[in-house]
Amino acid sequence: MVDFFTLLLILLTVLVLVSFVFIKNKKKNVVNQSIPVVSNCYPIIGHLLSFIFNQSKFVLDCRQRYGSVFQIKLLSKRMTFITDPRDWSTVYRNPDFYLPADDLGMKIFGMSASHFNHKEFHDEEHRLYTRYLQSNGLNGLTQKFVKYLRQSMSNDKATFENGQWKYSGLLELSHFMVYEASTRALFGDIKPLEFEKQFKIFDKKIHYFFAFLPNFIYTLFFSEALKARQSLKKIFSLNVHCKDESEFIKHRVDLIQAHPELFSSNDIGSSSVGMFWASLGNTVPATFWSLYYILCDQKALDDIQQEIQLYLPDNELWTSEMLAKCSKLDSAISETIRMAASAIILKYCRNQTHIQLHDQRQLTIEKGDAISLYPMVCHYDHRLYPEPFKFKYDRFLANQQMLANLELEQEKIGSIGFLPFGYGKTMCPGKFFARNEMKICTAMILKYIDYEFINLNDEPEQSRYRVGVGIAPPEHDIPIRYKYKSFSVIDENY
Ligand code: HEM
Repeated sequence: MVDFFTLLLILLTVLVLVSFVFIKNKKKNVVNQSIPVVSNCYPIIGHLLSFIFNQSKFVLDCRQRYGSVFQIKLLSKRMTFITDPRDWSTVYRNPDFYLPADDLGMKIFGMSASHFNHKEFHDEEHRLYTRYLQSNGLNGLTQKFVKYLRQSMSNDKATFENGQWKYSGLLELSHFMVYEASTRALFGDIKPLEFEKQFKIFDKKIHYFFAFLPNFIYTLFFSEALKARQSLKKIFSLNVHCKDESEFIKHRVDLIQAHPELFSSNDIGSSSVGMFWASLGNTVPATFWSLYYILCDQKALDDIQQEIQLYLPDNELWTSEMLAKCSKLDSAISETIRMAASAIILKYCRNQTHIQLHDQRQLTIEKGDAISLYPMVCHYDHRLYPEPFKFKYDRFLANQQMLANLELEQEKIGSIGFLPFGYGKTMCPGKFFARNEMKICTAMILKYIDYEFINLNDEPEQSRYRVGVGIAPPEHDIPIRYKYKSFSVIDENY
């Protein structure tokens, strides 16, 4: 209700204040004959209302009416949707399309812009991603996550009377399991519980920051979120290096500090807040959806129970290899992500460029225009995923082969038909860690927690406002009650 009201206020203000932008940009509004333009475009705001209120419905409707490519207008910006996976590699190969990292970093995390176009820095940062968020680096992080999660659970268990149930929500439980353990695994002894409230306030409004609204809107309507972001920035600026931080964070901060010509002291805190949010903002809701789908599916539960008893021992810190052996759990996680992922894969066009689509159509994208690939459309395409609205935990069991063999109208498209984490150079570097976290939380619940859903008929919907950011949380939490079985705390000296 508050969101709706806030939004109305925003839109009224926007209406008045951006009219001058409209007049200024009138000359630039060249209509591209090759791209169908979505109708019902309002003056000045364009399709902003339909887009913000129910993005996925709007995009799916447009696809049905206009085909796989169509254009909308958001304030003064044109955005072309390219929704057929057969056209995506053409986009990724075209150097004229780039991730608007400047706008994202500045708008969402309050960074200054000086370093975004610095290619050498970004190449070095991507080498760190590969070294520390995959292979050995990933294993260390995964084991720390297991260790800290067990500690959090043990502390939580101590607050229960013997045999007593605790009433909670599935989203709340997912947040509890991921937030502290993940933050400690990455950032070390930074005491995440002391700034949990600020994270929640900022995270709750983050989709407005992704909407790239004019700055005064944030100052006017989102002062609480701005204050929370400022407070997080201060905490991360004062705790640049913490005891027991991960190799990944250590080397990333060192790299930033080695470039004072690119990063102000303000940017060090902001960029850590960026990494902090990136590591949690999608992983918490993703964990919610995996728990929701798996715990509600008796066959999945039985099968996954068997393999976690076999491969995940009680008294060891689970490794990536152990988790990889749980192939049914792995498939259930992929299936959850297929159903829940809704990121807009956004690119800007730096020069006017032409692309040829798989059906031989030629598109001209103008300089400054935005394009979006919207993989969610493809994740729900019944030609790729039969019965797409049904959770089939074993759909990805043959995993790599299944993805490698994806076909659309007898044309092999392979794994580009599954794009929840993006693709190519800008692909999410945390995807392996996120998947491990989701598996660990599921396994911990199945092994050590008794749970009951309070209302078995409660079927959650994805939060409409948050769709487009990555993985949206549910519109409302699902009430549950839980209590612990006995479990051991792992050797503190690890
Ligand atoms: C299920 C959980 C997650 C989802 C769905 C997700 C999704 C995404 C998506 C869609 C992108 C943008 C890709 C593009 O534009 O091509 C992205 C980028 C990114 N993600 Fe994730 N992510 C998740 C978890 C994580 C975790 C756990 C971390 C860190 C440990 C992380 C760190 C990042 C970073 C640093 C980027 C920016 C990459 C760059 O510099 O180009 N993510 N993520």
